[in-house]
Amino acid sequence: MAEDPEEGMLSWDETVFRDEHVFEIDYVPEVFRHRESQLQTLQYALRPAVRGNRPLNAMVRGPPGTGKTTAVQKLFGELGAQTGVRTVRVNCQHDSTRYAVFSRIFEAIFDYEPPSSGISFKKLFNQVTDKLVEREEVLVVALDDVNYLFYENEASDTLYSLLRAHETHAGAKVGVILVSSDLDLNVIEELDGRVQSVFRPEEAYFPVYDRTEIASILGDRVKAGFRDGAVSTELLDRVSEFTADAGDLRVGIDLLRRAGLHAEMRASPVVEEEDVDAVSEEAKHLHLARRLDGLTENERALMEVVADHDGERAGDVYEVFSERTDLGYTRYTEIVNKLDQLDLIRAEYESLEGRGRSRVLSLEHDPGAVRERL
Ligand SMILES: Nc1ncnc2c1ncn2[C@@H]1O[C@H](COP(=O)(O)OP(=O)(O)OP(=O)(O)O)[C@@H](O)[C@H]1O
Repeated sequence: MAEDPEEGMLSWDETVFRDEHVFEIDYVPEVFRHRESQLQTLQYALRPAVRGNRPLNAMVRGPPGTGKTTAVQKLFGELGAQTGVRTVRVNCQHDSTRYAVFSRIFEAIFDYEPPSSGISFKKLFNQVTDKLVEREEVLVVALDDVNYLFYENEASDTLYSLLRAHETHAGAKVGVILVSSDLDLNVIEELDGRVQSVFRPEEAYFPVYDRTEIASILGDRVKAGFRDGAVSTELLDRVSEFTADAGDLRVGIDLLRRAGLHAEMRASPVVEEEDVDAVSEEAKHLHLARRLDGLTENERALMEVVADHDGERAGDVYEVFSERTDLGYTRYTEIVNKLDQLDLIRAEYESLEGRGRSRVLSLEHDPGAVRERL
């Protein structure tokens, strides 16, 4: 008897997923394992807010994909349910100036954006703080990816305004949680003395998950996201190993989703090793893609120029860059430093024959992989 070629295949409305949303970036997992001590530290810092007092400030550090944002989202979810506490999480990769941070806070408090005609920072600040005092609300602000405020030289001013709000507005109660994934950045040391003197945070460190922890977390995700039997234990082990090598849980979650989509494309009701292999290259470059995504037009332009002039002197690269953007050398150097801090490029002094010492710019990633994602 001839085999039915369609047997075991998926029709259009069939899927390997039970709930694909489980693999999206904005999904907050129901079960949040292996972070008990970190959550405790943060709860301790925030507890005074529930009683209507100013909370302690906190500092959350750890490599990418270790659950820092999720911890804040979980706690804010609980705190936000309490009357009298206003929580705001600002993604500093997108809002990387003091003005932008306060615009987000304004929006959270008033439920609409500040006037687009633009008002002065002072007005914005006064409206926010007046409202807090009037409503007797405690404000807790999480500056997520705060490293971006440092790259833009905005960190000290932003923190100064937040931490000293009560000096200009008696009764204002503001607490701050800083979240940084740049372990090379010494946050406290980089702040101005005037901010350091008022910023003594509780610290919570988020280390990378080991392989067993990764397997248990991804196991939860598979259960919630895939249909029964679509992902075998062996396949999950393989994905966990790959994720542990990358050190970032996000890579594993992304890999599961892509592999699921790939299985569907083959019309297979089961995700197989070949699906994982086919998509692992893309998942590996997840970090790179995320970092490139957050760059401004000029920063992208410089990435393109460095990709074309990999390993050349900073002065020579500037010649090409300035033709494309009209930016001056000072701004150029600032962008070079930011891309260097983001580990997108390396800017190192080298002795060049007959030319003394000079900075040389090279890409941290494969130029082809960079160009594809710009
Ligand atoms: N313990 C955990 N249990 C379940 N899911 C987790 C856990 N930790 C992290 N995740 C998931 O891993 C992904 C990355 O987590 P998260 O965004 O919280 O990391 P992060 O440390 O803030 O990363 P980054 O520094 O890059 O912003 C998210 O999809 C999150 O849901």
